[in-house]
Formats: sequence, structure tokens, C-alpha cells
Amino acid sequence: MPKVLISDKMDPKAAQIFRERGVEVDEITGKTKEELIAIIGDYDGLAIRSSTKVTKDVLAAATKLKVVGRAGIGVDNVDIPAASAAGVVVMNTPFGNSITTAEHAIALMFALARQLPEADASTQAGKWEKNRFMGVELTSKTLGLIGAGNIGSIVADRALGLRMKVVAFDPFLTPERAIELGVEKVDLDTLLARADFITLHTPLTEQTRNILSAENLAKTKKGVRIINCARGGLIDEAALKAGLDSGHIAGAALDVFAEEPAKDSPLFNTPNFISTPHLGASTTEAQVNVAIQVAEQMADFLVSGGVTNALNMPSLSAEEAPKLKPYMALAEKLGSLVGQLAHGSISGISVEAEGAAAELNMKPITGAVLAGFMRVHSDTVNMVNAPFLAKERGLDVREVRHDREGDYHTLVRVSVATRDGERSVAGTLFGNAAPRLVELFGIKVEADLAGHMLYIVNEDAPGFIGRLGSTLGEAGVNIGTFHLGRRAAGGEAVLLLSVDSALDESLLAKVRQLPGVKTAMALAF
Ligand SMILES: NC(=O)C1=CN([C@@H]2O[C@H](COP(=O)(O)OP(=O)(O)OC[C@H]3O[C@@H](n4cnc5c(N)ncnc54)[C@H](O)[C@@H]3O)[C@@H](O)[C@H]2O)C=CC1
Ligand SMILES: O=C(O)C(=O)COP(=O)(O)O
Repeated sequence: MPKVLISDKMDPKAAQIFRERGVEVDEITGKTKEELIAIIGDYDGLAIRSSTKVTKDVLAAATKLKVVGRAGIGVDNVDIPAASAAGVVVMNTPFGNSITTAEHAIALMFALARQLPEADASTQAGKWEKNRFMGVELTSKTLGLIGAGNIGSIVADRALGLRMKVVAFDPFLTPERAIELGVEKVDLDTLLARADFITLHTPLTEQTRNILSAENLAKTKKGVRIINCARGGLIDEAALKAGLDSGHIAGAALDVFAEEPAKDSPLFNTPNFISTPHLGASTTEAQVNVAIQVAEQMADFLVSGGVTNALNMPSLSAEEAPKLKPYMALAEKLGSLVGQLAHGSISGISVEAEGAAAELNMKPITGAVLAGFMRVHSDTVNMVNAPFLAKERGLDVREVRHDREGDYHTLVRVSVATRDGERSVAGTLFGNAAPRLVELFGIKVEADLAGHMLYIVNEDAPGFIGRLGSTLGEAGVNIGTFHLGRRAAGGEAVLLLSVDSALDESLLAKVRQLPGVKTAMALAF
């Protein structure tokens, strides 16, 4: 039974769903990195929010880990390249808390416009300072939206409802989408110069880090009010403090900080500064949404191989997964076979699908081919990291679907480009379930690829099989299955034998000395 650790506070629905789906679950929150490292080796899945940092060290200790599920959106607390390299799928729940977070940004905008926290504190202190608090109206003001994705779009919609004008800076926002949203697409400098309020809704990336730098803050309109419900690193906090102190910035509301938990920020107690402790996603509704979604997605993956909302792997629905499973087993075996047989530098690999296979989602099939192919050289390769490793190694990967009718109802062919030309192997599924090799380097042969195997290329000549049988028998090697194929009578023949024990080099050397043998290799699946 797969086992998941929930390491951040999550709605109880998550644990309930895991259990209902046959996944064992432990909820242990508030662990330090060292404490997490000490226990993570026991788990197949890790369900987190923003507190748990899934670093390289944590991943290195997570020897069984297959999936990290983020009950929320931002995944800047997960080292995704390290997870990909370790073959761990990283998923998030991209929509479950977007409305809630957009509403928090709007709440902070109102709070800034009317100085609600200060007015509240003053009133409850018995001061009744009616003349101290003079707000601004939102109607007709310009809201500058940095990032017009899911949350930014909802913020824009609500702001338009408040009769604000919305200008948006987002390099990926198309003019058509801007029209659909009712916002004006502008460049960053224009936004900075025109906005009365600025709200940030981008992920934290190398491009967005410090997007409101000292230099950019200096370009804002005097009296601007700034809201950040996205990520702390987007704003230079020292420059923000200076802008508030000088009065250039009329107010700032931060839900997120460069360093969290933020316990003694220089911004604290600055007039017109409001803060909340990363509460953007904290509503009952959003937390139930993300808890259910993350648990469903992780259970799908751990129980049936379905992949949804993964950031480092193509999607594979829970309905598709069972259909694709035998194909992935076939693909992995074919990848492994070419990986073991094709020596020397390989510059490209192509995966072709014919018949029923051509109707399927090919990405997982290709991932499995690459995993099988590269696992020959490294034990840590799997479906998740194989495409990344292939890219890193400059391997040219192609996918081809044929709609022609072939000899088999379904066929997957894997070809590699080697120095000696293209080498290809092909396989089918018997009864839609059992992987079977049907072609090896242009020779028709039917074989299961399983366990220890002996691969021989020889000149087809009478008496060879008997001599081979005796050689193996004398060495105490029992033959399980025996598959033979040849180009033409008396021509080159291929033999694939499954044997009950591993073959050692001295036995292979003896086989190579048999008359007519060109190649003899041990294979393992
Ligand atoms: N405070 C909180 O509790 C929460 C914070 N968040 C944060 O909000 C962020 C945004 O969430 P979504 O809208 O769902 O993400 P999204 O991916 O739908 O939208 C992000 C937008 O930012 C844009 N973008 C990327 N690079 C940019 C750049 N250099 N300049 C301007 N725009 C750029 C993208 O094109 C995209 O449209 C998340 O990445 C997360 O960090 C999300 C949920 C809760
Ligand atoms: O979903 C996100 O990106 C968030 O920042 C929400 O964070 P949280 O789950 O509340 O720690």
C-alpha cells in the first residue's frame, strides 16, 4: 500500500480521501528540515503547502518518493529540477484557491484605500480619530495588474466591477485575451507610470524576482498603493520601506514576504503598511478545494498511474492510465532492448506508433521508451526524469504516428540513429496486454522480453542450435524459451533465449567461439 506524508496543515478531507483510495497516510506537520529528512525515506508521496521546503537534501533522503503534491499553486518551495532529476513528479492544484487569493488582494486594496487596520486600532483604543483617516475612492482609479493569469484575471474582473480601469503587464497576455478580460495591455513602464494601485500576480521566477525593484518603484506615480498576494521576492522590501517613509508610496499591503515566516520585518510599524501572514489561500472553501484535489491527484498517481497538473511530466488521465499501462511496459522493454544492443554514440531516438497505439497519448509511451533506454546506464532513471536527461544529453527525440494498417493491430517501433545507421525494434501487445517483441533489427522474431536473456547473431547453419544447447547445458544454464528469426535461409539469424540464471563473461566467450557466431550478448529485463 502506498504511503503519503502530509507535512503542512491541510483540511482533513485530504487524509480522508487518501484512506478511501487505499493510500496510507501520516500527518506530521511543523517538522524542521532535519526532522523531515529523518522520516521522508518511508514515503511514496509528500503532500505540502508553502511551509515545507522540498530541497535537494530532502529529495536525496526521499529514496521511495514518487510524487510531491502541492495543495495550492506556487511551487517555489520545491526544487523542481532536483525532483525531476530524482524522478519525482511534482503536482499542484492550479485553480482551487485562485478566487480566494484574488478576493484577498481586493480586500487589501480596500484596506489600503480606507486605512482600515489603523482606523480599527485607533477606534478600539478609544480615540475616535474621525479626522485622521481620509481615504480614497476606488471608482475610476487605475489598477496596474502585474501578471494576468488565473488570479490576476479574477482580480481584474472584480476591479472592473468596482468601476476601476485595469491596465495589465504580462508578456504572455495576448491582445485577444486582454480584450476578453476588459483590460488594457501595457508595458511595465507604462503600468508603473499610470497605476494608482499596483497588484502582483506572477509566480516567483528569475524573470519576476525583484520586478518591483528600487528602480521600478521610483518610476511609480506619487501616491501609489501596492498590494502583493503573490510571492515575497517580487518586491525589494527595503526600497518599499524607503518609498513609504518618503511618502512617495501612499500605502503597501503584503501578504507574502521574501523571508517567511516574517517575524521582524523592517516594514513592520511603518505608517500605511498592512500585512497578513500569507493568508491569500486561507479560506475554508479554498482549503477544502485544494485538499480534495491534491489527495485525488496523488492517489490517482500512486494507485493507477494517472498524472494531472504535473509540472514536470505530461498529463495522463486516470481513465487513460490503465489502457496505457501495458504500452508503457512494452515501450520500456523496447527502449531497454535498443539501449542494451545499440552501442556507441546515439544521436537520436524515434518512437513510432501504428494501429491502436497511434490512437493513444504518445507522451507517456515515449517517456517509457526513454526510461528503458537510459536505465541501461543509470538505475535512477524513470519516466519522469528520462525526458529531461535525454534533453540534457542532446538526444533528438521524435514521435511519429502512422495511420496505415500494419501486420499487427497495434505496434510500437523504436529506432535509434547510430554510427552504423538506423537500428530498430518493434513490439506489439498480445491480447492487448502482453508485451511481445516482433521485430529485431529488420528480422521478424517473436519473443517475450523478460528476465535474463541471451542474444545471438549467427550465420544460419545446420547443427548450430545443438552446439549452443550443449554449451549452455555444460555450464548448467537452463533455457526457458527459445526464439529464432532469420533474414533468409542460410543468411543472418537472430536467437533470443531466456535463461534461468545470469550469464557470465566466460560462458559468453565460449558461445562467441562457436562456429558462425557473430555476436553474443547477455540481456536483462
Ligand atoms: N498569497 C497566497 O496565498 C497565494 C499566492 N499565490 C501566488 O500567485 C501566483 C499567481 O497565481 P496564478 O494566477 O494562479 O498563476 P498563473 O500561472 O495562472 O498566472 C501567472 C501569470 O504571470 C504571468 N507572468 C509570468 N512571468 C511574468 C513576468 N515576467 N511579468 C509579468 N507577468 C508574468 C504569466 O504569464 C501568467 O499569466 C502564484 O504563482 C503564487 O505564487 C497563489 C495562490 C495563493
Ligand atoms: O497556493 C499558493 O501559491 C499559496 O501561496 C498558498 O500558500 P499556503 O498553501 O496557504 O501556504
